[in-house]
Amino acid sequence: MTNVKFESKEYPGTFAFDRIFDWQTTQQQVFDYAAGAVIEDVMRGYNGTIFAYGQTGSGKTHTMMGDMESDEWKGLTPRLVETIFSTIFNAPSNLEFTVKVSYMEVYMEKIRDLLNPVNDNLPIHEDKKKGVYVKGLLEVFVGSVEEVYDVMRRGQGARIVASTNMNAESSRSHSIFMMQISLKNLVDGSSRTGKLYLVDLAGSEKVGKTGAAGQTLEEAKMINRSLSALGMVINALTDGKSSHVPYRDSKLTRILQESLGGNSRTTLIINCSPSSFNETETISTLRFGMRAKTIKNKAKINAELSPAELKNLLKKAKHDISQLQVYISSLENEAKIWRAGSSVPKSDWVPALNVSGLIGESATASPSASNGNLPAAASASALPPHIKELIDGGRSSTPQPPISQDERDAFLQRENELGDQLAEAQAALRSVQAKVDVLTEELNFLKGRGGESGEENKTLQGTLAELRVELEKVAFENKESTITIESLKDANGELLKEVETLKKQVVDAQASAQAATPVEDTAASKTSAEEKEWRKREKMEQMMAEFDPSGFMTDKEKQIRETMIKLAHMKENLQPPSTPEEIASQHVALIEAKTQLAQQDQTIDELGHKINSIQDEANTFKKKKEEQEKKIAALEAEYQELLDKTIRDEEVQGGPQLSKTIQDIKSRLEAQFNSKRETQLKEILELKEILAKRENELGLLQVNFSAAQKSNEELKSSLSAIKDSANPTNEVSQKDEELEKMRKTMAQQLGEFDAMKKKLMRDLQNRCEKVVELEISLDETRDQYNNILRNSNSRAQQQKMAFLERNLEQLTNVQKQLVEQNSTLKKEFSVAERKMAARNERIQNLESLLHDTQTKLELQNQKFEAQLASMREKLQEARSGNPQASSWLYSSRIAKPLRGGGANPTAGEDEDVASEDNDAFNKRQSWYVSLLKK
Ligand SMILES: Nc1ncnc2c1ncn2[C@@H]1O[C@H](COP(=O)(O)OP(=O)(O)OP(=O)(O)O)[C@@H](O)[C@H]1O
Repeated sequence: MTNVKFESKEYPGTFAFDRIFDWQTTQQQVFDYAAGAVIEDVMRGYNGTIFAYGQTGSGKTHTMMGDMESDEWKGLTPRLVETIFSTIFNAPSNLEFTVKVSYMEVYMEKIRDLLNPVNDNLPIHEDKKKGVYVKGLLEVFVGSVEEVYDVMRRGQGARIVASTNMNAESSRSHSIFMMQISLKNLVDGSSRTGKLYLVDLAGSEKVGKTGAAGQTLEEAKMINRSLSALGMVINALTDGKSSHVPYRDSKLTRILQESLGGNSRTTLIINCSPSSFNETETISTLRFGMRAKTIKNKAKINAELSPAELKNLLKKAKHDISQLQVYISSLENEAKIWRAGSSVPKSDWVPALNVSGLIGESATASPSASNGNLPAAASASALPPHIKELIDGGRSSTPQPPISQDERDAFLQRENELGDQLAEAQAALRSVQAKVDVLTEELNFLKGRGGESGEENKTLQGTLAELRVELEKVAFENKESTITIESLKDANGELLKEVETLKKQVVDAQASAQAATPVEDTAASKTSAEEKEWRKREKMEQMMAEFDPSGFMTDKEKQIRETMIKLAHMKENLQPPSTPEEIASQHVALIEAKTQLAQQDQTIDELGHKINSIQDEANTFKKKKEEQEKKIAALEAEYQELLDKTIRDEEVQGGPQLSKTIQDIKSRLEAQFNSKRETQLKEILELKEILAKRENELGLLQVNFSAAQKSNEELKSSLSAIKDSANPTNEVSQKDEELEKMRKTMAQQLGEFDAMKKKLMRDLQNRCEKVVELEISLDETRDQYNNILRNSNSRAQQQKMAFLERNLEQLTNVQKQLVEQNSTLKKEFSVAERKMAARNERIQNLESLLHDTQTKLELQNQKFEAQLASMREKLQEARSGNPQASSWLYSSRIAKPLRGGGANPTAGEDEDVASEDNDAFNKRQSWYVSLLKK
């Protein structure tokens, strides 16, 4: 099957290839078709390439490498290795082989040696002898399939793979496994070298499908970029127009330069996904394959001529030269004739030399070579460049600029040098970058720590500054307070002195006053309030004793009540006297009633007197009150006058501040005085009202009294009437009625009188109280007045003293306040000091902690530096190929020549390498070891 039909809307067409493998194809079948011819070519000295191209996850690695451990699933590379070795072992015994392998990957546009991954940025060189090659790539000599497998395993272990949505183990790089098979004909000394490149390209991928992100996304971008560079190279090689092929656009195309349109037999395997999901990618892959298929390579055998061949070539060249010399001399002769102005007939002209035939004969090198027979190849330096090129293997893959060969060589050399420098610079850059990374990390860590400690430090500094300010403030305030206290102490001292003086004066004045007025009574020792209370109580008792209702008032009442009862009895017993005894008893009762009436009259008279006396008393009180009011007014005027005078004096003496204080005091005194005055006026008004009320009541009482007198008169007249008509029986009922009437009137009057009496008693008590209070206040005022009169001589002095005392009191208060403030400040200061001490301690602790941390960090840093240095040393050792460090790398560089004929490798086997002849038993004799033996 060579065609694949594509039934899609996008590309409903057919793609034709050399061979199409369906999904059922085995690894062996692929190998049989794709690798058989390649092995043959490589063994004959051609360069061969097999590379797999396709979408990610389409099976490139499966095809190229497969499962090495499984006979069924192992891919092309293991099968190729096995076949190459079996070919070697089956080759004629006169052929000696050496096999070198190298394994590299192009990752992120850097060539990484998979067998020595330390070398991860190797430069690409090109020279006329070796062609394009990777400089510094480790080439391992191998002598068996197993050794190659070991190498492959080692390389695969170092490959960079990652998991994507499309492939669990997606190759993130292009891997190139290279086998160089050199064979030497031990008979004629000729040799050939075939290079086999097995390339597993990284998969082209759509980022959206693979879900690549971060590093994988960067890798994907690089992979796609190098694959598009590959596409560009293939386009340039196949469009027939491009004069320039952009091999240098990517590392991949540069490495595969020989394989793409150069000296290589190349097989391209296109891997496609069978899923319609990947239709677009499959079409693009197939198109790539179609284009690549049209590339025409110019494969040449990489051969070195044997001495015999060289001898023949020399002989031939000499012959050619002599022919040419003859030809030249005949041309010179003809030219001489022409120069002399003569002419040479056309028939005598020197015939044209068949140069191409001459050269073609000497330079043709047949690419078809059978086993053991190397083709002849021209290699004389005298030959034209294109012949030399053919002999060298023809680097046709490198674009040939219109420059001379020397210039080209110089250019390549320069390019190589620059490539080396670039690689070195990149390596240096990377090491610097790594260092920078480490240092950045360290810096970040330190910055973090620094930031933290900086923050802490800032906070501490802030606190410290605050505390300093606080301390300064406290110290300042304390200083200020001390100063104020000192000044106050001074002022206080002065005031105390003044007070002392004044006290003395007061004592003197009091002594003189006491001498003038003796002590009035024992109550003087009591406080004024107590004394006042006591006096009030005493006066009240005295006054109320006169109006005690438990006295005669009760007796009179009793009498009235008894009369009432008797009257009631009289009513009951008011029967017309039937016997002379009854008439006599009625007469007695009438006499008694008469007596009682007389007594009642007396009582009423007494009450009238009492009322009069109360009225008189009230009048007296009224008068007294008026007098008192007058006195108070006079005292007020006098007091005002005195006060004004004193204030004026003080103002003159004390200045504005004093006048202010005096004004204050004055206003306060005025306020006090006004309020007192108002209260007194109120009281007076109240008293007036009460008095008016009492007068009204008294009027009423007098009306009632007169009514009572009138009824008494009536009672008397009715009594006399009763006396006059004591005998007639028919008048009993009339008398009875009159008696009843009288009794009712009396009871009513008695009730009224009772209520009035109670009311009067209450009023009397209130009035007494008021009177007592007024008396007391009058006494006090009198005392004050007397005092004022007594002390009128030293009033100004007293006023001043009082003023000074007040001032002193105020100053004492201020001093007290200041002392309190001072003590508070002292307390605050001591607290602040304690706080400061505590904070200082904390700062010291933190500083020491910081110091410790810094020391620790320095130690850690030193430790880290030492570790880094030792690691660098180790790395340097590994790079410089320290045999102890990399024994495998060292041993792998020893050539392991193989000889055809099925024998084992002979490296290091002294007894086997002794003989130089072509003995059949010594087919594996190493020419290298033989040379050493010589
Ligand atoms: N023909 C096949 N038969 C069986 N398994 C296969 C076949 N082709 C691919 N696979 C399996 O598919 C998976 C992906 O294949 P593989 O890794 O070879 O893809 P790839 O093209 O190399 O991908 P990438 O470009 O991402 O590296 C692997 O597990 C592989 O074994």
